[in-house]
Amino acid sequence: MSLITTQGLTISHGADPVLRDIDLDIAEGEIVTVIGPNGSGKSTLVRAILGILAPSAGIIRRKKGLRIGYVPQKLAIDATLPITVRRFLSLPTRISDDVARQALTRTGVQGLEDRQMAALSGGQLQRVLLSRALLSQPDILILDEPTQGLDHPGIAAFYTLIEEVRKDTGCAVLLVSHDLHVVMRASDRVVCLNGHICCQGTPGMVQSAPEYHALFGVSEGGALAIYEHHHDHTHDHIHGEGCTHD
Ligand SMILES: Nc1ncnc2c1ncn2[C@@H]1O[C@H](COP(=O)(O)OP(=O)(O)OP(=O)(O)O)[C@@H](O)[C@H]1O
Repeated sequence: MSLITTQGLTISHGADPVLRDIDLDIAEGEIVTVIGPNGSGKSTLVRAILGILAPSAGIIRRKKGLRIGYVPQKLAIDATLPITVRRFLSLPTRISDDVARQALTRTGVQGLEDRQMAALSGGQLQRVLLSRALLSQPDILILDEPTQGLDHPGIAAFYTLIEEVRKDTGCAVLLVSHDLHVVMRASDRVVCLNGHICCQGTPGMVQSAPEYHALFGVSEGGALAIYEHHHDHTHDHIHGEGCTHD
């Protein structure tokens, strides 16, 4: 069953569309990863799905009563305004100490209750944000570049955690990521965005397609290859619309 469907979704900031004609379907329990170069509209897509940005054309359908758990790209924490992890977890809905303890244990950061949010490491912060997102028992977790700033072991550990959470709770996951290698391992489906959907498919399909190699310049460059997104190609036979840009 579909949790979120977009059809012909177009989002504009001002006059120019940033995203064009996005047809996307996210099913229950699916891990979908959106990859694309800087400025390709990944965060814009997430914000549209969250309902923060209104479409200038097309539609977004959400399953009735859909619960979304959102893990933002970063958190603007004012270092001069102290807030502990425990208090942060109780915003906006107050939770018991037991629930807070369980939530932190679930994501492997037990015992951090009394720490200041501003004092957490990047990896700890991501896990605390994930703990909070899971409190509402979401049908879908949406994570915007959750592993930015983490080292390779940290990235791999975070993806393993996401897979465990999916297994335990059955929630779907929509991830925005630049970490191509781990993305390939952890995702059911990869969507390549560059203002429109260039291509999408299972990691196996995408990875074995010559178009994938052309798209991402896959080499030892690995995780950074996404920034070398090449546009002088077509790849219509992967499920997608083909890249019409140059
Ligand atoms: N509020 C806004 N007003 C005007 N333009 C915006 C706004 N937000 C985003 N944009 C523009 O929309 C385009 C897509 O931005 P978006 O943040 O969605 O890209 P992204 O793929 O998430 O990039 P990155 O990988 O750098 O985070 C960019 O050209 C950006 O400058």
